[in-house]
Amino acid sequence: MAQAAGLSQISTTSGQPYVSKLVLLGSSSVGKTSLVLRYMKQDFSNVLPTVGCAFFTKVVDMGSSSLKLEIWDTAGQEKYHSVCHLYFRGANAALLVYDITRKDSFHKAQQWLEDLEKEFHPGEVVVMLVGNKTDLGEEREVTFQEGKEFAESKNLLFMETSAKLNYQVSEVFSTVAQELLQRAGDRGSSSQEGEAVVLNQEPAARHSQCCP
Ligand SMILES: Nc1nc2c(ncn2[C@@H]2O[C@H](COP(=O)(O)OP(=O)(O)OP(=O)(O)O)[C@@H](O)[C@H]2O)c(=O)[nH]1
Repeated sequence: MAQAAGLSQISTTSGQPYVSKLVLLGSSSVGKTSLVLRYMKQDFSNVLPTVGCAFFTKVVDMGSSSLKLEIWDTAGQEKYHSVCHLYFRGANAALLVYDITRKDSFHKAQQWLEDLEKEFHPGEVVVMLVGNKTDLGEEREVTFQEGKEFAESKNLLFMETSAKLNYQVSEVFSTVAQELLQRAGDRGSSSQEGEAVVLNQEPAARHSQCCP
């Protein structure tokens, strides 16, 4: 099913950064919040389970252009599953996060992909599969190869990370930002000359918690 027109458009006005919505999805405790906090604040500490959804914004400088990411960190607990659907509407990108030491979380990430496939047209959203907690390699239940092969079979980006060790965390976000800008550029060059690209204006409050 397609979402409402315009909501998933990468957007800009002249001189303004592109604005894109990125949503993190995945089982509880896979490290979604930790990845966001590592990226936003260079911090890693024990965090409480997310309630509903937490919202952050960050401008990613990509040299000649920049991208404003609206980052929606959803709650992984099952009781919030249905409400998470509300949060991924209008997304331009999604991180499907699993914990490499928990096979069940890998399966859950695959279920999230099925949910995204129902909501969006193929290629409409940049999706990256993220295997977190590589520092716990001795407890690994999902091999790098398994993650990579699944991602390739579904045409997803793929990376493994450790929020704890700050391994490939910023790379996840910059790779997604790069892909979003690339697609925005492709879309811009295929749109008619002089055609305005509509802006997803003002996000909600910065760093706010939003609950069901
Ligand atoms: N060893 C290790 N622990 C991690 C890593 N990332 C997160 N954790 C820990 O895993 C636990 C869960 O992390 P969260 O970031 O709260 O996980 P979440 O996916 O946001 O969980 P929900 O809010 O319930 O959806 C915390 O104790 C974190 O400290 C990592 O890369 N390595």
